[in-house]
Amino acid sequence: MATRSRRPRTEDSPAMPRATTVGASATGRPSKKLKQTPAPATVIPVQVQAAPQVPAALERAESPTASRHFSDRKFQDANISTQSKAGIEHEFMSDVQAATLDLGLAGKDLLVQAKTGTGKTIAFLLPAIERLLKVKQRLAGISVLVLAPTRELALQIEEEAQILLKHHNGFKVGHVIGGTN
Ligand SMILES: Nc1ncnc2c1ncn2[C@@H]1O[C@H](COP(=O)(O)OP(=O)(O)OP(=O)(O)O)[C@@H](O)[C@H]1O
Repeated sequence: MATRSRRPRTEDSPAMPRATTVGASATGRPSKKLKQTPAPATVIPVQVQAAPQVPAALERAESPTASRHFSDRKFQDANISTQSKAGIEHEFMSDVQAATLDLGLAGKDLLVQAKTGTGKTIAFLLPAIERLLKVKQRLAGISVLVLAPTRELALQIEEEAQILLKHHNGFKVGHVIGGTN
């Protein structure tokens, strides 16, 4: 599915979302205009945009005076497992994490775009892990597949997943990359 950006592309705002992209919901409903949520003056620009068919869409408005990545939401207060909380090495969620966590935990399909280094990896890994915990009869094999456009990014995501899963039992993380011996 094609993605459309509502903002002009900048150097650190690539045209295509990277490993954060998850497919669109097949609700069949017509697209809705994104809601504008006023952003505090202290956040950096973060754009969270739902795919056209996803009814629950959310966008953080761009703030020209923005300088921080962090929200005032703490991971410890989030509705996530104690094992995940124990693995997370950060106190406050970044803006993109705070904006997407509840939607991800609710099982919404999200198409998210945010600047590099804003914490998108945890934003998509954490809800995936939490949802896996709710599966009663887990099948053998791959439960979550993350596609990344570069080897480096794939390895970084693997590392982040291992940290998040440090206190969980029964999960293994691995990577598959091409072009190496
Ligand atoms: N809530 C947080 N508080 C502090 N640091 C964080 C938080 N979330 C992630 N980080 C750290 O910020 C760095 C960048 O995070 P991450 O790689 O997830 O960004 P990204 O948006 O996925 O970047 P890219 O677009 O380059 O993949 C990592 O070192 C990560 O551990």
